[in-house]
Formats: sequence, C-alpha cells, structure tokens
Amino acid sequence: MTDRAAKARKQGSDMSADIIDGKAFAAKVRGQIAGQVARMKADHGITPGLAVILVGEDPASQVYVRNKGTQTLEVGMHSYEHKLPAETRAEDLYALIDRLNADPAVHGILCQFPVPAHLSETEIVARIDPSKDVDGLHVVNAGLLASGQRAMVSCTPLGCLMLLRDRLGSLSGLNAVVVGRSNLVGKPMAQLLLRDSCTVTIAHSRTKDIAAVCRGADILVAAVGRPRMIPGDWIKPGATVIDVGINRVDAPERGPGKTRLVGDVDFDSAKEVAGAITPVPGGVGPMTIACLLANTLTACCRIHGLPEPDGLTA
Ligand SMILES: Nc1nc(=O)c2c([nH]1)NC[C@@H]1CN(c3ccc(C(=O)N[C@@H](CCC(=O)O)C(=O)O)cc3)C=[N+]21
Repeated sequence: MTDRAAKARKQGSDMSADIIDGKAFAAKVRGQIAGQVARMKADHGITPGLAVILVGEDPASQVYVRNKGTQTLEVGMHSYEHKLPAETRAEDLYALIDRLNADPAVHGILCQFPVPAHLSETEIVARIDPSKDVDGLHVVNAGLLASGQRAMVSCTPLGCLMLLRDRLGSLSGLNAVVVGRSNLVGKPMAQLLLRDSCTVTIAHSRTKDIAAVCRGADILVAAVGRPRMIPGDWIKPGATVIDVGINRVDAPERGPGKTRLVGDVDFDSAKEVAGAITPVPGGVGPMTIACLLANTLTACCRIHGLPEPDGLTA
C-alpha cells in the first residue's frame, strides 16, 4: 500500500497516527554524511569544519552546543567551539567572525542564539560570509531561497522537508499550513514547501479563525513556540503534522521542580486525528542537528567546487 493510500484509509477511521521517528531518521542522515566525509578526506584530502560560537552561559544553549560538537566529531568533521563571556563586546565578536570567515579550515559558522541583549543578532548574521552561513539566516541566503536559487537553507526547515518527502514522496498540490513566521523557521519552511509545489498558507498570532485555517492542512507545520497550542480538533483527519516547538514546561507529576519538553501541538489529542506526527523530543530536534552537519558538508563542497552531496540539500 502506498503512503497516500494508507493515509486515505486512515481518514474516517479511529486508528492513531504513525509516529515519525526523527531520531532514527537523523541517525541515518548522519551515517550518510559520515560516508561522504570519509570519501572527501580520501579523495581530496579535505575535512569539513564547523565553528560554533556561544556567547554567555545559558544552560540550554550549552547543552545544544555540546551535542552539536559531539555529533560533528562523530561524522568525522572538525569542530571548533568558541565560548565567549556574556559581556563580550560586539567588535571582539565581529573580529572572531572575520577570522573564521577567512579561515580555510572552517566551512560552516553558527552563532548560537539568543545572544546577550547588548549584541544584535541581525548584525552578527550580516557579518558571516553567506557561503559559510549554515543557519541560512544571512539576507543573501534568504533572498536566494525566496527567488528559487541555490542557497544555504536553515537547518530546521530543511530537516522538516526531509521528513515530509520521506513520508509523502511528492508534496505537489498538497495544502500546507505553516504556523509561525520567524526568519529561522516559518518563512524558510514556507519557501521550501512552495518550491515543492504545495499550496502554502502562513498562519500566525493575528490570523483570523486559525483553527479553520489549520483544518484545511494536508501538511501542518507548527513553529510558534507556545506549548501545546494546537489541539487535535484543529487537525484534518489523516494530515501529516510536523511539530517544531521545543518548550520546557513544569512536570510536577515527575516530582517537585521537574520539567519536561513538549511541542507546539497537543500530542495526545493530535495523534488521534493525524495520519502521522512528529513527537517532542525525538522528532524535529535531532533532524536540526543532522541538517547542520549536512549544511556544513554542502558548504564545504561548494567552497571547493566539488559536486554537492546527494539527498542532503533542498
Ligand atoms: N543560531 C542558532 N541556530 C539554531 O538552529 C538554534 C539556535 N541558534 N539556538 C537554539 C535553537 C534550538 N535548537 C535545537 C536543536 C536541536 C535540538 C534537539 O536535538 N532536541 C532533542 C532533545 C533535546 C533535549 O532533550 O533537551 C529532541 O528534540 O529530541 C533542540 C533544539 C537549535 N537552535
């Protein structure tokens, strides 16, 4: 049975949704990357390198940066971590970015956000060489993507696209609703879906009757950052639901002071309606890091004029 047939069968039935295993898919993607990195070393003597900048000591950011560093090394790339004190002056941060831009061993540069309030994320991103901008945030990359040209594409939307293509095959003609309009996720996600010939709606906090808009979605991508905002009765039966939200909430049921991660979708009610849904954790999050590594490999290939890796770009 094809995926679409399975989806059709699920409509109107009371089966619960397939859970999309982002963790397993991400491990597969990292395996592919590791193979291509090994070949790159053997054939060309080039090792892709990723530089991650962390300003300040936000505990969640420290965990993410550590995970990124470990996974970068696991696929055989070089990892360069730059931890700067919270009070770092903008000019010193820019001097570091300039050095990394000029460093031939560095193919990808990421500055972990949020940064302390005295620094400007916009100006930091503008300082990064667009060809090394593995977050896809530079206006040059946003513009290239929007005009259908070869760009560096933000890691989270790229990961969501890989999961959707794996699940659905062709996305052509499907109604896609993206909830959230951030530069990091919502906007590039909408561009990618449009490029795959979806009919795309971007919904947000001011959208009128957002529930009805979501109910029209064959593909629903939630990227608002509000815990469990989207209930099951906003979801079209059989829809594919991609939950980008990673929200830490109190979990007194786990003991005093305990917390846990939840998405922007109310998973328990949504899974009774959707055809397939990504869990949090274990859904989009691991794909984001896998795509960061994919983007670093892609940037390295482009910088050296080598053919781009298969299946790892948009
Ligand atoms: N310039 C920049 N680019 C980013 O891409 C960026 C950033 N800044 N700042 C912070 C957010 C957050 N982010 C995550 C990546 C992976 C997981 C991830 O792997 N999550 C796991 C588990 C996480 C856990 O257990 O804490 C999961 O969802 O299964 C989460 C969050 C990237 N971000």
